[in-house]
Amino acid sequence: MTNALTLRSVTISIGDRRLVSNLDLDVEPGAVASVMGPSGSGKSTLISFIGGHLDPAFNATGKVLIGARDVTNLPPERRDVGILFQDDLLFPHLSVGANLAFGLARSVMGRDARLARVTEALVEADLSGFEDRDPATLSGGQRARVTLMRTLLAAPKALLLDEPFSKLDSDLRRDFRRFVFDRAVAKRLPVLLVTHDSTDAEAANGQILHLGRA
Ligand SMILES: Nc1ncnc2c1ncn2[C@@H]1O[C@H](COP(=O)(O)OP(=O)(O)OP(=O)(O)O)[C@@H](O)[C@H]1O
Repeated sequence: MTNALTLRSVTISIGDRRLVSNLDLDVEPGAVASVMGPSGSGKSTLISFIGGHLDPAFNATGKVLIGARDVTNLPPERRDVGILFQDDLLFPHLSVGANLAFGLARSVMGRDARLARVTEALVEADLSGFEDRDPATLSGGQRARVTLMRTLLAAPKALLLDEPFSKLDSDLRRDFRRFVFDRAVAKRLPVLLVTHDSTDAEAANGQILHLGRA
């Protein structure tokens, strides 16, 4: 079953500074909404709020729903939200396959089932046969695809992207962005992308929100 990601009346403040003001948002399955704004405007803070990781220094009100399920008061691990960050690194001491297995949902039981899911993920990432590779031997693009697949193996119901393209140079950035959006469409995931870059937001081809100046 696929679900929309919905925000209702979300307001987030730090001290007397309001970062997000009464935000309503509906992101349909397979759609990518973008959040833009200058450094310090609250983009990562909004992602933390949705994921359930908001620092208690912030004051937040409003609701986060995935489908009809209100996850606002659930701990992060029960929200079924996947987050990809700018600096998402693979564990250097684990093989590519072990890195992927690390992401697997706890519900996937048994060695054979787990291996099968890892193999499928590698096929999806056009990396068949890479199970035993050391992550250090992968190209930047290959590593980026493995980090996304690791996040998706946890079977999230919504995907949050916190500037995951910003450290990649232009060709790689375009290819990885396409790969992420294609996977989200294929899995019917609602996606919220935080970015400084209007090219990323335009490529997402969805609604674009602007947070205010810091
Ligand atoms: N724990 C904290 N305590 C106090 N202020 C904080 C804390 N964390 C972040 N801030 C402030 O909250 C504001 C929003 O930060 P946030 O990281 O969400 O911005 P951002 O838009 O993601 O910026 P960037 O594009 O640089 O990543 C900033 O002004 C930041 O300094």
